[in-house]
Amino acid sequence: MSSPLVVGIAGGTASGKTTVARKVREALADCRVAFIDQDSYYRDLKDMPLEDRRQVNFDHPDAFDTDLLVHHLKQLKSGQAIQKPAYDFRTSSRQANTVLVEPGDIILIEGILVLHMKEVRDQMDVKIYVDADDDLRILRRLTRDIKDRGRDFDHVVGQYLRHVRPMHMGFVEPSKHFADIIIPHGGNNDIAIGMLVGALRARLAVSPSR
Ligand SMILES: Nc1ncnc2c1ncn2[C@@H]1O[C@H](COP(=O)(O)OP(=O)(O)O)[C@@H](O)[C@H]1O
Ligand SMILES: Nc1ccn([C@@H]2O[C@H](COP(=O)(O)O)[C@@H](O)[C@H]2O)c(=O)n1
Repeated sequence: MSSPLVVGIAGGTASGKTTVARKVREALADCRVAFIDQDSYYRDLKDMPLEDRRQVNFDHPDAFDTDLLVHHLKQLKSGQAIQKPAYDFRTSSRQANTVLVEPGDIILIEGILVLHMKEVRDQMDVKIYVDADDDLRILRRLTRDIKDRGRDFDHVVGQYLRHVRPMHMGFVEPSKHFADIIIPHGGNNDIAIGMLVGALRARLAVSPSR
């Protein structure tokens, strides 16, 4: 039996990675797709005072528990289910519950730094980078973080200038060079997403035992 096809989806914050991953999953509803998001593997900061958590650089590779992420990826590749951590952006800590992820014929892994991290990248068969203009990304992030992640305007702007933008330029954007496919216009690009889905189906068809 051949191992699952691992598809990495990277890109800047609010570029549309989650949207692309969701559309790929929907288009492959007849296949077994396992999905993991790098955001779920942020380190648990529950022992740090809440005010200090707000100052952490969440865009640096060290913010993630990458050992656990790679361990889970390898478990899924070997056909074992995992219990994925659940992350709470409002408190920057892990929730008490975990989420069962069953193994699949395709493993989708999505996150800002999944192409930057060699140990994660080396597990991938197909590498995608989702691109979107910076002005659109910051506007979407501002809206999302205030609406869904419990932040206020000043915090989003301060964090963006202090951490998000420099780490994007230092780690995320350069990781585009590892991509096999760059999807412009983020999650809106149904033509590119359709082509990706077609290519994944073709890869599965040549290995029917997946
Ligand atoms: N094409 C789009 N137009 C408007 N809003 C969008 C678009 N794509 C994504 N969004 C919104 O932007 C935010 C980030 O999108 P998401 O797909 O979660 O990006 P990422 O996973 O890269 O952070 C979400 O709130 C989403 O609803
Ligand atoms: N406690 C946290 C953890 C992460 N972030 C930000 O999330 C961004 C990555 O998630 P996307 O869905 O936007 O890809 C990243 O840029 C971190 O700054 C946070 O604000 N708080």
